[in-house]
Amino acid sequence: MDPVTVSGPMPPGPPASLDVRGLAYAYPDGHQALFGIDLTVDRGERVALLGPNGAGKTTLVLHLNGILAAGAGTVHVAGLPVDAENMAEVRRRVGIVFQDPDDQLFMPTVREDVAFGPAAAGLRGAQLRARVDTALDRVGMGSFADRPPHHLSFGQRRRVAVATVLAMEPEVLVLDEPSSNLDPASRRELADILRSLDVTVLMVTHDLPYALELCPRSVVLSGGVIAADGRTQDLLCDSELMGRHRLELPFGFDPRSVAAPVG
Ligand SMILES: Nc1ncnc2c1ncn2[C@@H]1O[C@H](COP(=O)(O)OP(=O)(O)OP(=O)(O)O)[C@@H](O)[C@H]1O
Repeated sequence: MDPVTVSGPMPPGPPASLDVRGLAYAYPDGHQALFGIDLTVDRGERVALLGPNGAGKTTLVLHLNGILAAGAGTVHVAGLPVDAENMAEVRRRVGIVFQDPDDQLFMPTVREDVAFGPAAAGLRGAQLRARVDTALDRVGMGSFADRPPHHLSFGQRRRVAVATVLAMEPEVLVLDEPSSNLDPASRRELADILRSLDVTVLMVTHDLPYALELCPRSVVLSGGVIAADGRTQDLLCDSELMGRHRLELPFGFDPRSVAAPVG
């Protein structure tokens, strides 16, 4: 039999996890925080969002799940427009882990905190229990399920905060300063957890070695615009770029000495 020749255009791949086009935003007091941001993050990428204080990183992140509404431009999450009509699904697809885990933990037990989101989305019984157990196991906190969150260490509470978001089975995990206040072992353990997850990761951080360790790609936001977008190692080695945007490596840290992450 003759081989079949397939011709015509290739079918489109899956939509990008995040697609931000021409995003501009001014706060109600008139302060313009973002000026026309274009950013695409593909499925499964781990990207660090770097930049000095006041650059607009948090403002950008708050647009990704509709906490702030774009003044101009568009945001899509896995092809879905971030707008009032799609808000519930957008918030399921984009999970934000805030810097302070206590902003996300408010129930009497770890299990109840992790169950809160999926239960609110309608999950019940064995399905809900399985969802919670899976999320807690993924962050190595399965044995803490019945403990009160406020009796856990800061690092443990941060992991539970990650689990509360994973329990929603998000497409994108956004982390605000995930390494802050962690000791070196907890820092490494969280990095291992984040690397093991099958989600797109966008990590806001001032911890440049952590960005290098975890994220093959970084985006530098400065003054409300994207100043650079490329391989984390290349950006951190560009001392002129780093200096211009007030990004400082720890004393003696050589970004070339670290094996850059892949994938
Ligand atoms: N609620 C607000 N009203 C007015 N201006 C604001 C508000 N929140 C933030 N801004 C301003 O918008 C700009 C961007 O702030 P944003 O918090 O996004 O920066 P950031 O890059 O996250 O900074 P940091 O690294 O310090 O967390 C800053 O100039 C800030 O002062």
